[in-house]
Amino acid sequence: MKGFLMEKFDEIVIGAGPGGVAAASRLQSAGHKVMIVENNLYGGTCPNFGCDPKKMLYAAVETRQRARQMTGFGVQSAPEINWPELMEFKRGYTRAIPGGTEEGLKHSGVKTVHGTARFTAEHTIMVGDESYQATNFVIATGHRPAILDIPGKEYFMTSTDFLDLDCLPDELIFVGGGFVSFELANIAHQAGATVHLIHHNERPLKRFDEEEVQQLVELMRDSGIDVQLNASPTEIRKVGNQFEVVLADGRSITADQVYAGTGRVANIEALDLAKANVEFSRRGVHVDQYLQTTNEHVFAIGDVTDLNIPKLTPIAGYMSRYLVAHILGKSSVPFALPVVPEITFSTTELAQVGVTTDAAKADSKHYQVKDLDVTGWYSYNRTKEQVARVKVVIDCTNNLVVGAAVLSSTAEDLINQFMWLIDQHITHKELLNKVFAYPSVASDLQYFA
Ligand SMILES: Cc1cc2nc3c(=O)[nH]c(=O)nc-3n(C[C@H](O)[C@H](O)[C@H](O)COP(=O)(O)OP(=O)(O)OC[C@H]3O[C@@H](n4cnc5c(N)ncnc54)[C@H](O)[C@@H]3O)c2cc1C
Ligand SMILES: NC(=O)c1ccc[n+]([C@@H]2O[C@H](COP(=O)([O-])OP(=O)(O)OC[C@H]3O[C@@H](n4cnc5c(N)ncnc54)[C@H](O)[C@@H]3O)[C@@H](O)[C@H]2O)c1
Repeated sequence: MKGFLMEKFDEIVIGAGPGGVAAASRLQSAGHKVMIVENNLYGGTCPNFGCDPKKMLYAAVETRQRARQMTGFGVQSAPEINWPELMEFKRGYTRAIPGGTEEGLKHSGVKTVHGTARFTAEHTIMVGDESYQATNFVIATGHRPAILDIPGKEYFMTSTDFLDLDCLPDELIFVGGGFVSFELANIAHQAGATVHLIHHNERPLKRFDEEEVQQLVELMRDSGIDVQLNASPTEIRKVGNQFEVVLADGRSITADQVYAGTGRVANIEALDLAKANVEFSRRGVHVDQYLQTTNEHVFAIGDVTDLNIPKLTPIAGYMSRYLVAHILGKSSVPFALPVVPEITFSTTELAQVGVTTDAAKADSKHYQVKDLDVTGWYSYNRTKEQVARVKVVIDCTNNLVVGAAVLSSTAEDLINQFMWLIDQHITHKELLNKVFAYPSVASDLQYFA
């Protein structure tokens, strides 16, 4: 052990995903001596095997979906997706991420280390056989896919495998009706595979508006995806080169690959948190309202915390900005999230922000929900959208928009427009006093509010 020559830092950040990288860079810019440790790819989940590569593949899917809608309206036919070429396009982006991210950190003066960090004492970690000391630690180790504990679980593949497949198999099964399955099932289907999505109860995508989820499920089924609700897998069997998923009701489905889409779990086991007196649970690292753990010199941000908030890239970034201000003594207020939009990129896009429609319905004295089928509106007729639905939640006490749920291929734009409206408490009168580029998705906002 080289413990006697132990290098000392102001902060050591563990995990170089969106949360950790942002925290390390900002602390370094403030003049601190900072080290970051990563045991896999610099950049973490989002740019290497999460949001960004998923949306690179989705780019081809969007093109195909839009062309299918417009077929017969000036477009001759929808293009086929060439999977190996699309994968090469994605790899052209992802290949540069780990090196570029690490170079950026090094360039700004952050010491970068490769390996798995584990605590050996309150102020000390080891990576391999090297020890490092710091005044403060930031745990930003993220999540990994959860694997259902059923016989044959070793046959499960994950979103990470899917996003780097050399060849798309003929037939796939996605288990679990959450973000991952709804997004990847659609990509696989549009790229030509036969796809089954099985979910164990009647309420997939439970963070989103129930009626709009039902409509999305119908749209997926109409497009040819086999979505099965109330279907619980009990076992996976290998049958020749294929895999048979046995369901609780005795039925089974056979395919070339089976993917786990049943949530993600915190990367905490390797950290030996007890050595640093940091408490944790199944849900992740326990943090208080200042993102501080049970050790006052250890903080946690991003997916790995046990906070009941959406686990998303912009939130990891937001937490890192909050924490750096807190560590630098520039802020003493408790951590609080602003209005957060959430979105699923599937057969169409499903998004929501602010007060949910379910919460609004449960408090009908306080909230009104406007439910608008906008398929016939100019913006959606122009592109021959099959389904376009917008729900707007209004606070009856002041007539302000406080929530929205959108089901349409424009949801990614529209939901961010609603986010501004809600965050800035913009009144209908104020909105009417603005001029939007027309015709556009944003210019419709004046009609919704
Ligand atoms: C398929 C998929 C699609 C997604 N799509 C979206 C999307 O469209 N929009 C969105 O906002 N979010 C999306 N997400 C979620 C998003 O990727 C995460 O919320 C985000 O990456 C969290 O950032 P983080 O920094 O907390 O953790 P991560 O990005 O997971 O980074 C943590 C890093 O810590 C490293 N690490 C773990 N343990 C150790 C250790 N002991 N020592 C050293 N290093 C360690 C890991 O290797 C990893 O690189 C998606 C996720 C997946 C899986
Ligand atoms: N567009 C995005 O923002 C995006 C995309 C992908 C992933 N993500 C992030 O990654 C996380 C993980 O995504 P995910 O889809 O794996 O998890 P998830 O939590 O979104 O969904 C998991 C689903 O699996 C179901 N499930 C649980 N046990 C099951 C069982 N035994 N059989 C069948 N279904 C079962 C759950 O009811 C749930 O609907 C998300 O919560 C999100 O934080 C975000």
